[in-house]
Amino acid sequence: EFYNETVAKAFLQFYEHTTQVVWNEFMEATWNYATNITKKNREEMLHKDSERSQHMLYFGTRARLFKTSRFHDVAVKRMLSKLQNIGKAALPQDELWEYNKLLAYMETTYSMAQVCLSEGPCLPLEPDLQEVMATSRDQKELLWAWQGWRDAVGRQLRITFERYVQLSNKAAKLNGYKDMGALWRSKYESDSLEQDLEQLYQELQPLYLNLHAYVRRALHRHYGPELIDPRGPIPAHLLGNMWAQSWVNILDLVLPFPRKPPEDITKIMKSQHWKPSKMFEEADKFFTSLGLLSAPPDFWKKSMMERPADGREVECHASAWDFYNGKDFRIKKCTEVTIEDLLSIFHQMGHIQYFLQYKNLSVIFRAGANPAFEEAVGSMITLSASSHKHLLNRGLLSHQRQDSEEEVNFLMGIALEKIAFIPFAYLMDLFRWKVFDGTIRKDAYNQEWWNLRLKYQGLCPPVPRTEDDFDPGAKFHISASMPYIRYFISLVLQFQFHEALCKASGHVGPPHRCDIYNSKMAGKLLEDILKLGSSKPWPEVLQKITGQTEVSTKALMTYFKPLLNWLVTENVRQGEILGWPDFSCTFEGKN
Ligand SMILES: CC(=O)N[C@@H](CC(=O)O)C(=O)NC[C@H](CC1(C(=O)N[C@@H](Cc2ccc(O)cc2)C(=O)O)CCCC1)C(=O)O
Ligand SMILES: [Zn+2]
Repeated sequence: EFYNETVAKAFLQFYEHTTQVVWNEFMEATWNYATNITKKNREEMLHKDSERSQHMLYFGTRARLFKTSRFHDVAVKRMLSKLQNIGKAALPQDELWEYNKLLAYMETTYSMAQVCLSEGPCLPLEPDLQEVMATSRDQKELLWAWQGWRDAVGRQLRITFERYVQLSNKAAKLNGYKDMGALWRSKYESDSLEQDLEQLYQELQPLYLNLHAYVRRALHRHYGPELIDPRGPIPAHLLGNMWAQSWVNILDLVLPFPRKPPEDITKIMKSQHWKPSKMFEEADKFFTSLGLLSAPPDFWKKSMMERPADGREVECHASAWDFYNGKDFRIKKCTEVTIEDLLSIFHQMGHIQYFLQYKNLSVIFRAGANPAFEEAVGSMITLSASSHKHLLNRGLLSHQRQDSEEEVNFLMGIALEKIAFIPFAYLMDLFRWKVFDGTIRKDAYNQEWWNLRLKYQGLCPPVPRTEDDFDPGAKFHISASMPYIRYFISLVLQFQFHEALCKASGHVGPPHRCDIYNSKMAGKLLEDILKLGSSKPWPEVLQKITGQTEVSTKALMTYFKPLLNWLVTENVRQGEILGWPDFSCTFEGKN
């Protein structure tokens, strides 16, 4: 009866029924652990995970038995093929148990790590160490936080990570993939993914090289020639962020027109007594202004919007959760009242909106058209939310007009978030794909990591690194085994979406002045694709929203054109060298 489509449909119905309960209990147990890290909650989570895995194994192996080539219903064929991908559930019981324990160990080590001052308190990453990296202009203090974090996290994970790689690859092979990198890439349903990504990266290189050269000059002015070589890589602890993935916190050092500094929105939020709950309401209002759905009662009742004051150990890295019962959706975030956190809440609420829009689909289709779509929705809304027009309209800015110099300052702020991020978002999985496929051997993890950081980001470690270090592990997504290429693709996609929705909203003029707030037309366009979840191949979904079937950097380049013009002129005027021909990382005179 494995040729019989009716039997297949009954099989899928049975799957649908049993899955919601199993997945809901699994999410509940994982949430309980992430918001209250105790041994008991860890055991409960591991138990629920193995139940979920058994369920996936049962249905995944049976889904393989159906001969779908002659089936008529495309959705049935798509569901059966997705069901066959069971990831780590393919591992033998004992190895799955080991794998889940090491995943929990890596993520918990990251979440609980602190860096202790010689006398007195120990500082966690959020908000304390992030605060130091964002605000300190003393390179010794920056080095203390940068090195301390890597000693506290990366070094602890090195051995575990090696075993994680082995078991990940074994699981991937049991799913029919050559390694875990191949399994991760399969989510994009493309046999030219790596070439396409390299092409996107090449197109964006000129933007990054001009920004890098300009920022290097500004840091050279501030920190002096003994720290900054104007023809060399930039030391990684000076960019305002623990991983140098976003440079927005050093805007004050690099402002093109320093006599026209932007208003301090964080200060304005604090003076207006913003609270975390108000920040979530503000983001929710944006979505309802588009005619989209508001977060349901469970969201407001069950989310964790602040670090708990009762001393509980929690995982502070922000995340959005679907509890697969059509009514329970939450965000976990240790929110601080800052503009950076407000914008990241817009991003998170983008995930919630996707969950809400596809909640009536089969549970197999409750995901983004591809993982980059999930990331691009919230980031696209953030482009409108961070526009001068929107912030002025919401009372977070008071200067009515923005002259052309202030506009360049504004675009620099957005570029320090988005353009600086390009090479980091690209190399994160270039590294892991090479680790999974064996190109990067375990006795060279750290050296190879820094080779990529130099090649793509033009960064150097501020102090010498050895193979006792494991610097990639100091980044959440690597300790949490969360793929990252989705963010690189989302960087390009979010500008394509922004352009399409701005057009639908009737916006005329430069894209950086567009704010789709209140546009029901833009909302309708967005709703129609969110509702599809992962039920259709993503090029079809992309075409529905933008009219194109290809990811294209055109919209991003158009958005930053005024800034690129200014940067090129400025770099030529300064006689800047693009890139880092002096590629060696020097360390003398640092300590
Ligand atoms: C249950 C679960 O895991 N759910 C998933 C969502 C899902 O899969 O449904 C989820 O919530 N993932 C967490 C992650 C959180 C953040 C993040 O990690 N961002 C990246 C990259 C980046 C950088 C700049 C930027 O502007 C936007 C993104 C980083 O900070 O490096 C931190 C705040 C922002 C987004 C996220 O929301 O993507
Ligand atoms: Zn996200």
